[in-house]
Amino acid sequence: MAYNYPAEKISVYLSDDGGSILTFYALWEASLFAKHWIPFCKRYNIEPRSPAAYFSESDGHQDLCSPKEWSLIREMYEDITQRIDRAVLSGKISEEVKANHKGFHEWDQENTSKNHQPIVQILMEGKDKNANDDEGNVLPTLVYMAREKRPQHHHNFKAGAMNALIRVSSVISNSPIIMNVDCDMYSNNCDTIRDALCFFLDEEMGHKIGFVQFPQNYNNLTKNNIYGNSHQVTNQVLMGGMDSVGGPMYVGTGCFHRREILCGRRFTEDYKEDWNGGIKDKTQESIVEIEEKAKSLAASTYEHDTQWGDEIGIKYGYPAEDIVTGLEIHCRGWKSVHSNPPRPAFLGVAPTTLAQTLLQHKRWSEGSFSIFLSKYCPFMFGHGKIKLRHQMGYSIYGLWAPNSIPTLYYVIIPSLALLKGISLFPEITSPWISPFIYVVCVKNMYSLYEALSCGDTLKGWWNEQRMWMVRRITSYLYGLTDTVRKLLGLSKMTFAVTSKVSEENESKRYEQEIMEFGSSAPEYVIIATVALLNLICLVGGLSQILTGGWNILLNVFSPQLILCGMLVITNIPFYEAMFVRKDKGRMPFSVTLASISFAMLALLVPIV
Ligand SMILES: O=c1ccn([C@@H]2O[C@H](COP(=O)(O)OP(=O)(O)O[C@H]3O[C@H](CO)[C@@H](O)[C@H](O)[C@H]3O)[C@@H](O)[C@H]2O)c(=O)[nH]1
Ligand SMILES: [Mn+2]
Repeated sequence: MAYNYPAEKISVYLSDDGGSILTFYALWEASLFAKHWIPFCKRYNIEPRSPAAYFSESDGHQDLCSPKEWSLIREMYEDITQRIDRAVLSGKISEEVKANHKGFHEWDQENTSKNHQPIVQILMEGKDKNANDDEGNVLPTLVYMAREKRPQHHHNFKAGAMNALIRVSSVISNSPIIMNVDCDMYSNNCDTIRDALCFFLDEEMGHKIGFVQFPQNYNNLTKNNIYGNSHQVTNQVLMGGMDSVGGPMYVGTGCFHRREILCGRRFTEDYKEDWNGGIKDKTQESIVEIEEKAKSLAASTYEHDTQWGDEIGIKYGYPAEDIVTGLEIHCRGWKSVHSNPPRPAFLGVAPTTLAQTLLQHKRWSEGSFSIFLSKYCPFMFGHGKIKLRHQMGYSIYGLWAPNSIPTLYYVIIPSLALLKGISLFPEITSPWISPFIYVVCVKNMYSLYEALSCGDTLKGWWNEQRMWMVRRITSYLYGLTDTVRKLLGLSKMTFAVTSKVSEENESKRYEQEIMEFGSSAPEYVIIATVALLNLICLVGGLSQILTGGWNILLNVFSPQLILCGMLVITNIPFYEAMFVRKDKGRMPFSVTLASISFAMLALLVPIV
C-alpha cells in the first residue's frame, strides 16, 4: 500500500484461503495503522516499507525525523502487533472489537477453513473520505477476500484462489495490471511498480510484454546457504538466459501480469493496452452492492461449466500452476521480462529446515515433471510457438524428477561394486577415462564459477552440491513416483503448503548452519542409508586394495574410490547427525537404526 505510486490507482487484495477471522482482524488493524504509517513513509522516504522489516532492521530514528515522532510510530506498530498476537493466542476476537466493522459478522455463522461462504470486505475505498490518511491524502483501496469453500467442491489450491481474486478485483478496481505476491513475501522496494510499468510502457517493445517477473529473493538466508536455497544462480543465470530467448517463466510470486493476458488474450502486433480501463470512480454502486456482486464471483460453484482454470486464468491440475500458466502465455505469443534490480523488489522466507526444503522441491519437481508429461510438454506444446532454446529452458525443471534414477544409481552401485571388487570404469591410466574426468572437472569448475560469480561463497557452493544430491535421491524420487501414481490414477494432486514458522531452537540451529533432522521422515532413511553404505564401501574397498596388490588394484579402482570418497566427504554432516550430535535436531535413533538395517540388506542382497 505504501508504494511510491498514486494511491488512487492502487488496490490491494488479501486472499485468505483459510477464511480466518484472525486474518481479517489483522488486516483491519493494519488498515488503521496504514493511516499513520503511509504518510510517515512518504514524508521520510522510508525503505523498506513493510513495518515489520523496517523496525527489525533499523534501531533508531537515524536523524530521519525527531526521536519523538519515530518512537511514536514505533510504539503504534508494537501496539498493533501485540494486539494481533494476543488475539491469535486466545484464538478469538472480543465483541468490543467486532463492533468496529461489519465484516466481523461474517463469522457469526459456523465457519471452518474448509467450509464457509464467500467473504468480500472492502476495508478502505478510495472514494470514501474516512479512508484518507492522517494528512488527508487518499489511501489505496484495501480488500479482504476469502472465496467460498465447500467440502463437496474442489478448490484447486492456489490457482483457484488466484482466479477468484482476478474475478473479484474485476468488479472493484479492474486495473489493467495485476501484481501478485505470496503470503510469505514482502515488498522491499517502493519503486517496483514504476520499474515494472516502464517495461509495459516501452514504446517499441512494451506491447509485446505479457508479464514482468522479479526473482524470488529471501531475507532469511544464512551465509553458506546450508539447504541450497539461495537460488542466486537460477535467478541470474537461468532466468537471465531465458530472458534472452523469449522471457523468464512465471514463478508464482513477485510478478506483474496484464489482466487481459491472464484472461486468455492472444498476442497481436496491433495490441494496445486500455490504460483507462479500470472501473474505479466510474461506478455509482455502493460499497455493499459491490461486495455482494464480488461475493457471487467468489462462489465455489461459479466456475462450473466455464473455461476458468483451462483457457482463462491460472491453470488447474498442476502443482506448479505458475510454470504452466507462464508457458501457455509465452505460447500465445507474448514475451516476458526478467527484472532483477540491485535492491531486490521482493523478499521472502526460504524454508529453514531440511524437511521443508525437501517438501518444496518435491512439489516443484513433481509439478514440472507432470507438465513435461502432459499436453503442455514444452517441446510439443511449444513447438512452432516458442524458440527451441526457450523450450529447453522450460524443460530443465521438467526433467528434475526422472534425474533421481541415474543419481540413485551413481550413489549406490559404483560403491557397492568397489566393495565387491567389480570394476565399472576404465582404468585411471587408460585414455578411455578422459571423458569421465572431463565431464566431472568441467561440470564442477563451471558450477563453482557460476556460484562464486553470483555471490555465493565457496562453502555455500559445496553445501549446494550436497543438497543437489540429497534432493535428487529424495524429493525428486518422490516427485517421480507420485507423478507416475497420478498418471496411473492411484492418487490425486495436492498442494503441500510449505510451513512458514519454526520453533526457537530450530531457528538457532538454522542460523548456526546445523542441519535439522529431528523428526523421523522416510526421506532421512534414504539419506542415511546411502551415507552409511558409502562409508562401509569406502572402508571395505580401501582395506581390500591395501591388503591385495594395491598398485594394480588402485589403477583399476581409482575412479570408484574417488566417487565413493567424494560421497563420504559430502555426507559428513549426516554421519555427525547420526553418531556425534546430541541436540534435538540430530538424526532420530529410529532412522539411524532403520538405515543400518537397510545398508546391511543392500550388502547382503546381490545387487551387483
Ligand atoms: O490452497 C492453497 C495453497 C496455497 N495458497 C497460497 O500459495 C502461495 C504459495 O504457497 P507456499 O507454500 O508459500 O509455496 P512455495 O513453495 O513457496 O511456492 C512456490 O512454488 C509455487 C508453485 O509450486 C508457486 O505458486 C509459489 O508462488 C512459489 O513461491 C501462498 O501464498 C499460499 O497462501 C493458496 O492460496 N491456497
Ligand atoms: Mn513460499
